[in-house]
Amino acid sequence: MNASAVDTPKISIRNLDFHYGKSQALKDINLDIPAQKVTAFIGPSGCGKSTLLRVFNRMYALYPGQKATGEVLLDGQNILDPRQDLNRLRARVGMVFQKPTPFPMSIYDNIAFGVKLYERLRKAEMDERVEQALRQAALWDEVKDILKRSGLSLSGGQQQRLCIARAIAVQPEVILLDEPTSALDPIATLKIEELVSELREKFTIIIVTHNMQQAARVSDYTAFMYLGELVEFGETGTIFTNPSKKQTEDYITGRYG
Ligand SMILES: Nc1ncnc2c1ncn2[C@@H]1O[C@H](COP(=O)(O)OP(=O)(O)OP(=O)(O)O)[C@@H](O)[C@H]1O
Repeated sequence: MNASAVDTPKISIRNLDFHYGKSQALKDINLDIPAQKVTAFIGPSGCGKSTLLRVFNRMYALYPGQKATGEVLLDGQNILDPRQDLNRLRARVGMVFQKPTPFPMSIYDNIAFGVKLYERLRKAEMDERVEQALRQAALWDEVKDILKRSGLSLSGGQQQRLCIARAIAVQPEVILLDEPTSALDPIATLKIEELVSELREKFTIIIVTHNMQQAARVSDYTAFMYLGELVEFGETGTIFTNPSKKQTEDYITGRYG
């Protein structure tokens, strides 16, 4: 399967190059990311997975000297266009980081804070939005009686689900997960993986992971990257059982990385 053979791409990447100053981190990436599926980016350390993920909400724009060229089409519209409104983009494309990063405020306010940046809701509507986000993030039952308690008082796994709830509450179309379980124990990891599988019904999900079993468990499609290039992209089952490139095979069988 080639990179453009998926149904209904949510994001289409065309001839994407990325530079940190003079150093090129992504080289001519072409890829279609399907809507309402989970796509995993795998590859050895430094191959450009996080760089690629951070292009999708133009996170890099915060740093001078970092530059993406080419096209990244979100529903057909090029988000690399300098006229792209970054607030609007970040409402459409949410992100969850490696380490849980709750704000130092109550569980309720952690969720309401982001929503208030984009919408004016009445109290009852906000209550409903907070509950809905916490339910979707499989956290509601654990926190419904302690909504006023600090987000920082939760366990690491709960904090990460709070961060996912915070991302969901803004009602994005795409959720970016950058190694979301690498700081968590196996049970908390499993919960996040189950959650990711459920969330694909509503959102397009892109996950960077070092853990190949995780990619195999949670994703529908997998992209294998090496030294800034996209080596192979396809259905996860195919990539893990019958990859077409030797480099992919060497990586998934643990010969390097
Ligand atoms: N802020 C930066 N300034 C300069 N170079 C950077 C910066 N961030 C990343 N790089 C370089 O860009 C390349 C890709 O890095 P990136 O973090 O995207 O890789 P990765 O595949 O996500 O790695 P890891 O799995 O270790 O997180 C690497 O060579 C890295 O050294």
